[in-house]
Amino acid sequence: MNFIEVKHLIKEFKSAQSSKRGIRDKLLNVQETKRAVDGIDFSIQQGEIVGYIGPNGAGKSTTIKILTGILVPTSGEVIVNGLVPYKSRKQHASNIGVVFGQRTQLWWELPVADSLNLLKHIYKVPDPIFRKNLELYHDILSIGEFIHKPVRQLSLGQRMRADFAASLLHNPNILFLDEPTIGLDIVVKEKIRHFIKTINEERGVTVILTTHDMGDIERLCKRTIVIDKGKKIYDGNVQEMKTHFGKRRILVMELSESFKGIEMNGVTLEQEEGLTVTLSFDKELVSPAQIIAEFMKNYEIRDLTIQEPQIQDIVKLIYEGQYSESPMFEK
Ligand SMILES: Nc1ncnc2c1ncn2[C@@H]1O[C@H](COP(=O)(O)OP(=O)(O)OP(=O)(O)O)[C@@H](O)[C@H]1O
Repeated sequence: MNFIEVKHLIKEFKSAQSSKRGIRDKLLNVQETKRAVDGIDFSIQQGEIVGYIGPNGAGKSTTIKILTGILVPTSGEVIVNGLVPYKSRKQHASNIGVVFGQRTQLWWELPVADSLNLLKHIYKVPDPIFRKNLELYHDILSIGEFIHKPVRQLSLGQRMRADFAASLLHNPNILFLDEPTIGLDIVVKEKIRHFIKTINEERGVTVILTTHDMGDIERLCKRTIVIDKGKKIYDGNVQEMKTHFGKRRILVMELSESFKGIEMNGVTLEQEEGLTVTLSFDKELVSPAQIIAEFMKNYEIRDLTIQEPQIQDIVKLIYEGQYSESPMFEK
């Protein structure tokens, strides 16, 4: 049996508040239905780290809320570690840890140490496990630097580190992360990524991560599930995703005069900034030499570089709908 199993998951929200509703609808109390998750299927094995990504409003947080038991699905099946999350909330809560980048689960007025002690009692964490975990948090998250400060006085980076410590205090075997590195500087981001990797490798914790930061995906995930408008559009290996789109290359040229446009098969203008032009091209259709030769008919080229696409460029292509030509992608 799969550790996490999601089958034809649907979540609809009914909203009475809509500026588009006319007087008739308001009088008859007609509600608008928004389908946030639209028939998603996936399964996840124990010990995986899966990136769950998609553009704004795609349905990521809604899925995570269903998996954690906060929301009840409209229809479909969800089983996490043998439990239906919304039916066995209490038992499920002892198996999972949750970190929402935008919210804290700590007590605002209390020092971090007191919050951790309270959680120890709530989750009935035995003393030796509590002490062992605090040591790990000292080592990797450096929580000792601020453990006696009230949560309201912490910087965002310190608060996030405290939230990670709190969410893992009871040794859950699944960790749900919703934008865990949002707004953090690169040093704290790296600390947190290192921590996620450590608890996955050393304790076998399964991690499901939503993020807009492709650095998180590259650093942590072998697999990503991409969703858009409530539907799954890609599920697979991050490396394969790169290879598939690897046939596209980026050509950046600095010209001696302003760019007047170019029409070439397989070539797309991505950006124009002053005299610098960024193009993407399909290397199976056109070679860089052909593009450069075409440009040299009209311009003097002062500088040029050819780049492999970065993962954020690939994800942008997927979000823009340029995924459909491959069988790897679901329509
Ligand atoms: N409680 C709610 N009531 C009504 N509509 C909702 C509710 N929660 C989410 N939605 C709608 O469902 C859709 C999916 O929202 P969701 O928060 O799951 O997206 P997301 O992929 O997490 O987006 P983001 O990256 O912006 O956080 C959006 O159109 C959102 O407005």
